[in-house]
Amino acid sequence: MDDWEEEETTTTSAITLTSHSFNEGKENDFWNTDSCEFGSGCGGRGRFKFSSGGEKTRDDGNNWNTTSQERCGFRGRGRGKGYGEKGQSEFNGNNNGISDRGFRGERENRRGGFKKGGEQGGRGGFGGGYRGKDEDIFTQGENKDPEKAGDNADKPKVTYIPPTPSEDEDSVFAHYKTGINFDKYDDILVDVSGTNPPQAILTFDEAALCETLRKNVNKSGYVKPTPVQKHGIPIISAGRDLMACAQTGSGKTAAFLLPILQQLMADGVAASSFSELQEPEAIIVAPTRELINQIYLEARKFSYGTCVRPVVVYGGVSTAYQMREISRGCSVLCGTPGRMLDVIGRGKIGLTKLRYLVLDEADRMLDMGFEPDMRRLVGSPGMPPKENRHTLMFSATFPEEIQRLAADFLKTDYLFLAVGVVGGACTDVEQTFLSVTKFSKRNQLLDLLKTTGKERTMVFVETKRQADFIATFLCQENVPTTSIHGDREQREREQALSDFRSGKCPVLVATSVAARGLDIPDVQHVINFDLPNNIDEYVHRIGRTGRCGNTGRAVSFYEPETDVQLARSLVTILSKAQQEVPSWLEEAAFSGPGSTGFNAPRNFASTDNRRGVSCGDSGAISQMAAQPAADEDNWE
Ligand SMILES: Nc1ncnc2c1ncn2[C@@H]1O[C@H](COP(=O)(O)OP(=O)(O)OP(=O)(O)O)[C@@H](O)[C@H]1O
Repeated sequence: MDDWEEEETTTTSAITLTSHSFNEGKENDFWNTDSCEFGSGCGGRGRFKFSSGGEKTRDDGNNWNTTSQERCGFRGRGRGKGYGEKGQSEFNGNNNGISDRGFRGERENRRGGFKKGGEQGGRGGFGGGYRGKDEDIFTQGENKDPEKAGDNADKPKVTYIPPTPSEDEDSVFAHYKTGINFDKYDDILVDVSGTNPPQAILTFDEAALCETLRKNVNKSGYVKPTPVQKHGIPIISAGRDLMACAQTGSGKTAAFLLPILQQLMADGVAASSFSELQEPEAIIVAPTRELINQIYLEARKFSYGTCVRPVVVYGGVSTAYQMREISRGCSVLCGTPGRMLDVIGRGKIGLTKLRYLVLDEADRMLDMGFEPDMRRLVGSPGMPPKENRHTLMFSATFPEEIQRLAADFLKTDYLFLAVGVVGGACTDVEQTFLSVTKFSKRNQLLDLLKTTGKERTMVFVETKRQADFIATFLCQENVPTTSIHGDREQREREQALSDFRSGKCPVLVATSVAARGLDIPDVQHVINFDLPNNIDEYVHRIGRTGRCGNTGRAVSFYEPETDVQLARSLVTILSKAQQEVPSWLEEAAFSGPGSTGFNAPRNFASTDNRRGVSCGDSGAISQMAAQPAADEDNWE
């Protein structure tokens, strides 16, 4: 048995290093290397917290004074090896220490798809190893007070209340600039299939938005609609169900928000804060906390100054607080699936007035991890049947088998909108691959980050543990880094994103939890330290850069032994995005085990699956089967 796994079975939970942000810095400090020690005692028995740590001080010479506990305010869990000086030497050692065991374990877990019992011995459970659920999801509303009782009694009470977003107009409408390739969106081929699609609009004026909404669109810096908006807005306004696929960063959020808000405003919908029962007219679900919060902020921005009141609910935050927010009035309810089901199950939300149900990242919402929740949601008491509601689905990727499944939730005459290649990568991202060995990756990462300087970079890794290792390693090397993954508390996750957004920590190490939907200004680089195990995940990850017509770069470490199964799909993705394909990758794709049978790349649906076989590249595989391995993290 692998050392790492052995350790897992003999300890109650994994060691988790959860804080590795630098708190401030100057440019000339950036690459100073000094020794990094971690507090002896990190990784001790039981729960522990070094809450006073994390602050760095500096001497007059602008060097970071770093002492063990000042440097990293780690919060750890469980029993396990320490990250004291010994831990550090193991971490940096020649593959014999903890990090080595971690790497091996992660790899095996990652390729294995379904690891029995989950990463940490039995949490989660779809297919034996699915862990797409958060520790504080309370499904089916069974626990009336889940923060206290029932199955969650052994879990700490969730009391976190996120900071109230600023009401200041400048901050509500803060946005980044569209890039030089924004106008090139107009050249992308668009395909609308289904009966009687309405005419596309060419301008926001043609959308006939009401005055306040139009002003809010202007204040958001939107001058002309993107293709998914040009087609999506009139389709939704015409009352049609929609499955829409358009590349990452091309404005799908506004494509569904604007017509919905327009309709609510036109109908004079006003959320009543006096009603015990709140009856939202629109529900929006998305797979991660940070993404749904972002969608909520967009909804809040577009409905600024109107009577429409969006509310957001997601895990990791006090449910009591969220219930209070709902009771203050809720016309648009945004949520992650588990928390959404929980709040609906509490009987304070009526669904009979619901008109719009939106699944953002719909392929993720309907894959094996979330499909049961989605079925529960549409089966909730009072939920109008699909014939009586508008169901809208959006994503940059839409495998054919998910399209088939999605049809269950949609009216039969739904329209399918494809902007460009369904499942294709954003063409504004320059994609590079480096063939690496497992043990050279950390140093290669460091070399790469030295070339990117203070430019914002997201580094994707496969597991939460790996995220901690890499973030810690980069902190040791004086790269201001923070991390986001499902083992971090929500407060820490939000702080990490905020530090990354503000540039305080220009490097964010992330698991797949940050792969989809996040729209962070000025992310110039994405590095796949570990490649994901399915191609759609790759497309979403690299789509964190090159957004809204801006250009970006993605560099991926390719390990020949473990990544060969992805080789053909990568070649296809690269060619379809008009990127150079390295000859070694092509060779691997067509000579390795990934070149035949089950491992062949999936069919890139170029259009609606109702048309029958789409013009793919070779035989299709089930991406659904590949999906759960991406869920080693807690998504919501
Ligand atoms: N018409 C527009 N004009 C200017 N900016 C826009 C327009 N539409 C959207 N944007 C901006 O483009 C950025 C990307 O939009 P959005 O997040 O909706 O992309 P997306 O297609 O949902 O991406 P992903 O697939 O990654 O979820 C956002 O900052 C958004 O405000």
